[in-house]
Amino acid sequence: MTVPAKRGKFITFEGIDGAGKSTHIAFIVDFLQQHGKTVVSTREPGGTPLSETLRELVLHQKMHLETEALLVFAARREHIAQVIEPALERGDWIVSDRFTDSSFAYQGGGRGLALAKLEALEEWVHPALQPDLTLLFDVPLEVARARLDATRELDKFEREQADFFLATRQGYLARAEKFPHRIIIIDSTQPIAQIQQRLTTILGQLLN
Ligand SMILES: Nc1ncnc2c1ncn2[C@@H]1O[C@H](COP(=O)(O)OP(=O)(O)O)[C@@H](O)[C@H]1O
Ligand SMILES: Cc1cn([C@H]2C[C@H](O)[C@@H](COP(=O)(O)OP(=O)(O)O)O2)c(=O)[nH]c1=O
Repeated sequence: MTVPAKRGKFITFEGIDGAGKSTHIAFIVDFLQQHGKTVVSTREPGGTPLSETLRELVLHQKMHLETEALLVFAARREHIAQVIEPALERGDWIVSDRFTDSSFAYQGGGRGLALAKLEALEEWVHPALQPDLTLLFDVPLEVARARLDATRELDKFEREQADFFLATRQGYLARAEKFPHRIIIIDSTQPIAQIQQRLTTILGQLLN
């Protein structure tokens, strides 16, 4: 008889655009692999062919706010079924660049969609699944903007105005206040090396 694998852990990265989360993902994946974990690195919206197609629509087309919310959750439903749940059941660890906290921050905080609607979608799409750990990379808006302008071509969200991102950041901080047991706020104005040192301490605790 085969013994079922110990369920893997689910880690999510969050923050406003330009906060610095992508910078740390490869580092974390590498750290976990060095500690013997099989890691699946993925992202939202996206992570499956269908969800990546939905991502293209969400990031580049204008649409009604509720359509946007429904599409990110549709992409998520597919992602959970095809990638996240199977990996966790195999005992693999998932590192996801964004998850449902992004919907609360962007569609809820930034765009102003009623949180009750997002809660209903969350309850529908993943009633029993939450990340084991969420790293929220937090920076003042000006810092994020300066970092973004220095790097890349901007998508639909990244071209939003300051008040959108102020509300998005507030949306994240409200989520962190509500779920302090899983969301850790990382001060992303610190130097990268210092942040990585903190990340290894936090991840070390999850490994034990
Ligand atoms: N702690 C930091 N200090 C200085 N620059 C940073 C820091 N973190 C990230 N950056 C830089 O900011 C830019 C945006 O970072 P990125 O990780 O792509 O942000 P995000 O994925 O959150 O949008 C990159 O050029 C990156 O090198
Ligand atoms: C997962 C998710 C993302 N988003 C937005 C936030 C980001 O601006 C965008 C995804 O971009 P992002 O993950 O920041 O990718 P990149 O670093 O390549 O720009 O999608 C939502 O609005 N709602 C969601 O539920």
